[in-house]
Amino acid sequence: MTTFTRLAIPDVILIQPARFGDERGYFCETYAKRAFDEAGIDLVFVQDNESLSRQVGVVRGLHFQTPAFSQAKLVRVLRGAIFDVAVDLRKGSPSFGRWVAATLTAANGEQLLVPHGFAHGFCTLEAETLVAYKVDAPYSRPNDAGILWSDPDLAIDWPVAAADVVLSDKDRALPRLRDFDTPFVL
Ligand SMILES: Cc1cn([C@H]2C[C@H](O)[C@@H](COP(=O)(O)OP(=O)(O)O[C@H]3O[C@@H](C)C(=O)[C@@H](O)[C@H]3O)O2)c(=O)[nH]c1=O
Repeated sequence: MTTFTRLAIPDVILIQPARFGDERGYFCETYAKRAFDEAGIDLVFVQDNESLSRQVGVVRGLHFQTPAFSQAKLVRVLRGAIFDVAVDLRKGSPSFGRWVAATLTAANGEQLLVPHGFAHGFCTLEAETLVAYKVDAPYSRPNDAGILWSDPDLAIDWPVAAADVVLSDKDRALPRLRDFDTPFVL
């Protein structure tokens, strides 16, 4: 039995698939369309992604693709742990500019569903962290966009000191939300 828990921004859902443990280890359906259908989540995933982050404090984000290649993402951790964040970018949303987060670990097996209209990012809490996620639209380089991870207007409570964060050059140069005309509308 998979449990679906809505977070403080209710379109963001924390998902806990059942693990069937025995002396060998465990078995888990990490994604089952039937469970999503029963939960009323109508998404068709078309691409699986994986990223390895070598150090603690690697921040990737805050990323999204603009329409018509907007993506919902189903995120989980295969090894290590992350602080996983979703930021509401939908104009007209009561939670516009607000964020929610979950700590996803290989041990807890929890997953975060980041819906359309949200930016996504994470910070690694362990070295050699392996993250996997499904997306419901293909990668489109021209639609690749992002907001600065440390935007003070977002005030994300990252669990790592800014001085210790490891970022890509691309992510370091991302704009703040107030300087970005978000294409998403609720
Ligand atoms: C995301 C992506 C990247 N790439 C390429 C582009 C680039 O050369 C290389 C690395 O891309 P990035 O630096 O954007 O990778 P990364 O910073 O890991 O980007 C990812 O961050 C997390 C937080 C997300 O939510 C993802 O959707 C994605 O944006 O991989 C693909 O070929 N397909 C893809 O779907």
